[in-house]
Amino acid sequence: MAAISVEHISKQYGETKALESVSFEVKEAELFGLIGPDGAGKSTLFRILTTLLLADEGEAYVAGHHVVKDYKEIRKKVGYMPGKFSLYQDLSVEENLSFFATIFGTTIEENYELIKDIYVQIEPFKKRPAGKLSGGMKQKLALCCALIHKPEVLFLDEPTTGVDAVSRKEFWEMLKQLKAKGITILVSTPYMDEASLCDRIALIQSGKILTINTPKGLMNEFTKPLYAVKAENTYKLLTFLRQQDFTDTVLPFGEFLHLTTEEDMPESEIENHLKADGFEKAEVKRIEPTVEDIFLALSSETE
Ligand SMILES: Nc1ncnc2c1ncn2[C@@H]1O[C@H](COP(=O)(O)OP(=O)(O)OP(=O)(O)O)[C@@H](O)[C@H]1O
Repeated sequence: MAAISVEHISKQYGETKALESVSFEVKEAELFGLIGPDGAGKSTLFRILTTLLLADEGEAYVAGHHVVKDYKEIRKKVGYMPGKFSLYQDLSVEENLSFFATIFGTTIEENYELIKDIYVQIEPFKKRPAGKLSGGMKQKLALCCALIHKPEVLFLDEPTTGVDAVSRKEFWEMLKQLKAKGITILVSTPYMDEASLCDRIALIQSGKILTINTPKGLMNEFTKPLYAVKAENTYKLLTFLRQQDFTDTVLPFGEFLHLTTEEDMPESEIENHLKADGFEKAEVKRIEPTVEDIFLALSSETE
């Protein structure tokens, strides 16, 4: 049995189609990532799966229960860490945790084993109000609160947004350990680099799933030769490359342009071509695609 099953879920707010016939399954103890930019529909999907919002169309099941008919069962079995507002800012670390334990009819002691590794990191600050914690510590406390009733399925909506790089890395380590304890995790993120840390991922944009794959499988979806190109004037280079017959796509990536070509070409051939056209300092390097390259390629295909 799948731990989460989503079947053609659609949701519209006025004219905005937040989700359009979204379907996927998450296996038991799988770490499944939902990756997409702001406004892609991730939070809407989380609210539907945690029984806080009704879909317009489609069915969904969590831990074997229907999200509408069996919503009470689901609420006992899931942990939810929403993107914002999951902690009481004026309550201390300890009080927040006791509060969440109490509303689920349990105690911190009863399930301490599950949160221990995470809680010891914030325990020195247990008397501090949650509002006065750093981003990374707030995130750890919110995770402890979402875990305190020993959920079967954990929903984490953008848990690493606005958190420093070290805390982000630690957070993913914690998720790996929770998965090893048999907890199914659906996690959303706008950070493409976090895709490689999941067992499988769904790329989502404008309410539609672009693809579902393992991180490795996703890389194999990108078959065109890809190059990072740099020259003195990036804008001029972009305009120039867009006009060339060998160009398939060209997109800005920081200080580089990412170029895909129809045919495999040696780096030197492209470089010489650019130099002959006045880009004296042109540099061309064949590169492996990132998740962002795949995302952009897939989203331009569906536009
Ligand atoms: N209550 C609402 N009323 C109207 N429109 C909404 C509402 N909630 C979300 N939307 C719109 O639905 C779309 C999907 O929003 P959603 O919050 O699910 O996306 P998201 O991927 O979680 O992005 P974000 O990180 O910005 O929350 C967006 O265009 C958003 O503006």
